[in-house]
Amino acid sequence: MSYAIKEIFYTLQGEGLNAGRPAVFCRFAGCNLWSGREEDRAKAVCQFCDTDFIGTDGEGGGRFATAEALAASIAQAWTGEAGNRLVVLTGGEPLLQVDEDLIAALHAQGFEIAVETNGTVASPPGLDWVCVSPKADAPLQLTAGDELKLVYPQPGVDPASFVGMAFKNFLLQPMDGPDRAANTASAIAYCLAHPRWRLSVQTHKVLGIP
Ligand SMILES: C[S@@+](CC[C@H](N)C(=O)[O-])C[C@H]1O[C@@H](n2cnc3c(N)ncnc32)[C@H](O)[C@@H]1O
Ligand SMILES: Nc1nc2[nH]cc(C(=O)O)c2c(=O)[nH]1
Ligand code: SF4
Ligand SMILES: [Mg+2]
Repeated sequence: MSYAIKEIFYTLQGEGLNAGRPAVFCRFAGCNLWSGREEDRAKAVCQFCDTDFIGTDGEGGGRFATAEALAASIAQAWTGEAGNRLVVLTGGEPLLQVDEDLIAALHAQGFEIAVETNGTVASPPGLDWVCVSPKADAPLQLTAGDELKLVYPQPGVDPASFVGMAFKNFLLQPMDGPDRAANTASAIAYCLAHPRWRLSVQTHKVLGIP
């Protein structure tokens, strides 16, 4: 298996339960719910994406022929001291490419492995933290994990429809875009009324870090 990677960078996890934790982000190219081209956005299954995941031209991006080569590049991006290494596999949709070879190679480099996924693709065994972010009109294959992080609001999606699933944590993340302020107010109100849910702020956008 080879891997197409948009970019690799070291920053703080901005979202979810692990917000604030240093991590190398590995952004996989490509997604099954949108081509990534603006002209296709209106007809995509997922229309609110905030990310450029096309191609392999970003910082540290490229095509990696082996799991070991990709894991070595991810390890090289870790500029902190030894220990507590975390990699966040994101995209695009990482589970189109992540396999057991890559998981083994990253563990051999001393990383805990987190994944950000839309939940429509089965996951290989061995991931240490699974964050599923469901999209309206995209049926879930993954109905268990460490956190369910629902972008809110999404037309036709009721958060209550997920609380029977086997996730350890349930978070609402305000949809960024022209209505971010109103969406944040709605998400706060929903959490206050339904305390099973907590708020996930995209802190990296506030902090001005990648
Ligand atoms: C770019 S996605 C990549 C991983 C995977 N494809 C997914 O959707 O979970 C990373 C995270 O950003 C979230 N996200 C994307 N666009 C967003 C937006 N406009 N506002 C808030 N969160 C957004 C996704 O729901 C997901 O939790
Ligand atoms: N700092 C930071 N945290 C993040 N958490 C999830 C991200 C993503 O794009 O998947 C992301 C990102 O792009 N940057
Ligand atoms: S599923 Fe994730 S990467 Fe794909 S378009 Fe939606 S938010 Fe973006
Ligand atoms: Mg992002």
